Amino acid sequence: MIQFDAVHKRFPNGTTAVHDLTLDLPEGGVTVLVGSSGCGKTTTLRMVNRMVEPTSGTVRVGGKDVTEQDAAELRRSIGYVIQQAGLFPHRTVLDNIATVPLLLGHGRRRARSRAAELLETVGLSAEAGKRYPHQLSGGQQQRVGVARALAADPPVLLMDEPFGAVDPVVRTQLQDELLRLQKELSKTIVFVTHDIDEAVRLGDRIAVFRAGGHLVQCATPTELLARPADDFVADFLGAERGLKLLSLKTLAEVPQGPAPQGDWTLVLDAARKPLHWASKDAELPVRPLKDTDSLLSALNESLASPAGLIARVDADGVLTGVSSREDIHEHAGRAHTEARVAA
Ligand SMILES: Nc1ncnc2c1ncn2[C@@H]1O[C@H](COP(=O)(O)OP(=O)(O)OP(=O)(O)O)[C@@H](O)[C@H]1O
Repeated sequence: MIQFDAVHKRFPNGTTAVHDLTLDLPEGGVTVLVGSSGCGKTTTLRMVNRMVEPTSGTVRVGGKDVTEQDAAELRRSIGYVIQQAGLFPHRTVLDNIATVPLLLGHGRRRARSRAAELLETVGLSAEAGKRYPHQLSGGQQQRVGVARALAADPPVLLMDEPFGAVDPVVRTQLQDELLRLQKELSKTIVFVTHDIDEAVRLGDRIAVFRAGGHLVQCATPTELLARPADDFVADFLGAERGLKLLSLKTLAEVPQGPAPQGDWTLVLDAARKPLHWASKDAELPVRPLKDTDSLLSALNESLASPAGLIARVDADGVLTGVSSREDIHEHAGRAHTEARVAA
């Protein structure tokens, strides 16, 4: 869908921002560009919508060389979300979102009704649409930024550190929203971030850059974590790369059975939902897990659990069985080996 073919970008001051980049971004996937500050992520992104022109090489969107298309038209067909949302301060939220449909020649009524729909899509109330950007929180402004980028229903979405300026809790919410939206919309998304955890969470593929605009590795999150191409990538992924890999695997295949007799008993309510762990003289909280929870959560919970057991529940929160710390460990080890030897 988006192809970089031997793309080089050197700015007039002599800085090489992107060095001989050849990269193919598949349709309908999220590709995350990561790397330390100044390694050329934003420049790469901006060459897609011609905010920056390559010095040499070709960037194609949908098979067409972007330099052969009218820049303004191209930009209207590519959603763009930036860190500070980039909203127009003197227009209401609804009018901000309606901007692109209006530019595309949709009538005012249609543009505003589309904007109202999108407001709901990104989880904001109709009331928020009447406010001005400064009357919203940072997280809400980012949602508006996403809604505005989606307004023309572009097949491609460029997102440059869109959630960089919000606190970790809101950031996680916004990431969840994006994953939910992406399930419905299947856009081709290029997402820039500094944050490797965000990359692992959101990316179908992750492209790691190093200083001087060199692409070092582009792979699925599992491949990257299990088989980093070199020490630079391994260092970038951090010492906890093994645990991060477990965040991508689910608990589903870990065996479960009835709780064994021991010093600690799992206490259930009348509907067989876990309440807490109890021993002769103490009570400790339980955090039940579903099949869709990650092996990392399971490992965490098994360490916190007094009996070394995790409580497994179905979608309604009803107990289905327990799993032991040993079984979770074994599966975690196996997940690692499989990911590392996979072709
Ligand atoms: N207009 C410009 N003129 C000259 N140099 C530039 C220009 N824009 C970017 N650069 C330089 O090009 C290099 C790559 O910049 P870019 O913004 O693409 O990096 P980045 O990886 O997105 O960084 P960050 O994570 O800090 O946003 C940097 O050294 C930067 O200083």
